[in-house]
Amino acid sequence: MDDTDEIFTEPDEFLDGHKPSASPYNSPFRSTRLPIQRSNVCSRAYFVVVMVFFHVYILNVIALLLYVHYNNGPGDLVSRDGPPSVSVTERESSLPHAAPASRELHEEDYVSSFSLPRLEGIRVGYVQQVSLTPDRTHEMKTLSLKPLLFEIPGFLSEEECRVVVQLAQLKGLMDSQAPSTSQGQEEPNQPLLSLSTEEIFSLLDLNQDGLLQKFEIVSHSHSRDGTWLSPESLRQILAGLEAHQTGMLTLEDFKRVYNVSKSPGKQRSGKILSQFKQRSKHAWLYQGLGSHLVLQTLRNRVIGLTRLPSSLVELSEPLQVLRYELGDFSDAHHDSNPSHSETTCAHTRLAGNTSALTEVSCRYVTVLFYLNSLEEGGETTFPVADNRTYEEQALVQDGVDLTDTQETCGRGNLRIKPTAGTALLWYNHLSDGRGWMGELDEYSLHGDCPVRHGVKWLANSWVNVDPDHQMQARYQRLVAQKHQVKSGLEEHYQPLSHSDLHQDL
Ligand SMILES: O=C(O)CCC(=O)C(=O)O
Ligand SMILES: [Fe+2]
Repeated sequence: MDDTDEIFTEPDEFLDGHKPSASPYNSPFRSTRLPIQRSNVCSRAYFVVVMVFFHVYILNVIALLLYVHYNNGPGDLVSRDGPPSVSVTERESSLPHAAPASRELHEEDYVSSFSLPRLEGIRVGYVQQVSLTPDRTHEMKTLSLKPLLFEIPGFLSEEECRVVVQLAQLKGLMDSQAPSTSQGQEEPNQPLLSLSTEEIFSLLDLNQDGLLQKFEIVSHSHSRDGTWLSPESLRQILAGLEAHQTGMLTLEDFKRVYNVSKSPGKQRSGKILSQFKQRSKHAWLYQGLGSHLVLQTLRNRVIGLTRLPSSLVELSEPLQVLRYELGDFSDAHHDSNPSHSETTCAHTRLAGNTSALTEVSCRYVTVLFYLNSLEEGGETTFPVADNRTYEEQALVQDGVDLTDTQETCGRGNLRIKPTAGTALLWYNHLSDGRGWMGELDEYSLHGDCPVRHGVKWLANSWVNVDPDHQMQARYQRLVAQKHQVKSGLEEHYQPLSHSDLHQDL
């Protein structure tokens, strides 16, 4: 008797109580097969269970590896939701040996499925720890939820502040808006613009069809460069437009609705003055490869802070450094614009056939750095932060215009005193609910109170995003192709000049 017999005949005998007969249905082999089948079922089930566990385990390991890769890899466009405890230690230490930008502009960077992670404010006053530099962690405090606004003290060291100011001085600062007088002095309240009614009509008529539609007026009311109409004037025009059956105004209608000679900005000449005022000087500092290490470091720190894909931040506007002298200020404005069918983002214009469209700034996030501290004045004001509601018309009430920071800075909901090295981060747009940039957040209205003592230095780092997700992808693909062509032709890597990518700012 072999081992098999020994094992399988005995239970059979035990079950049946007799030796098996030789019938074909009860063959000598039957009694030995049945236990074999039972044993097979058990071992197969066991095998299946083990295999299932094994596969689940392998899948978990793969998922974990992918998660780690996409959370730490540079330039990824995968959502990175969660607490912003991103360490940029590696990025900072590897900067001197940074690979060409084309490395970061690889295929993954323009896959169609990007999404934009958004920091969480939790509640006003909430403080979260963020790891941005190798030597310390930073505290990020929520200042408001509408707009979503954070303050990060010590974002820049004193030395970094000094370097940025000096680089701007070296580059040379330009007047931001107001022209200088012949003595090189800017006159307070100097008109920035003087326009006739016909000129205003034509400027408002974005698509130049000889008719004014609501979207055209609303778009002008938001544009920083176009806020030469006071909220009062806008209300007047909108009311006239809404009263019109067609919902549109011809020039003749417009003249009846909007009378320049009675407008608040009227001059003796009967022409309107610019309502938007800003007095400051600025310089643009390129932050890409070949730029000062401090500038590259700051850009990487912005990537770490915002948790946005590095490719987006790298293809955004350069750093804008601003200098406000005694009495200088900036009226309340939005840094970005609402988008509609007639607008196109300035930063992606290369990617589309958009000659007929109006170019606007599309700035998803503003990261503002204070480069010095101020004793008095120069606060950044968010006049309607965390208001229960927002209405453009409510900004001007009882003779108080909340956008006029020269007059009403003290009345705003939130004012932030400039402290050297502190950064502010806020979202100019809401989320579209699908992980991309949505509508302009009206509550992001902000301005600068007049400087009362000394000089104020600050820098703006804007992250440009096109609300048209496909357009952003096309733009990034185009830039990546340009890089490839360049690196193929040239022996040594040459950074793509900023003017190739952005409008002349
Ligand atoms: O000066 C400030 O505090 C704000 C500046 C600002 O809003 C801007 O430059 O866009
Ligand atoms: Fe601004």
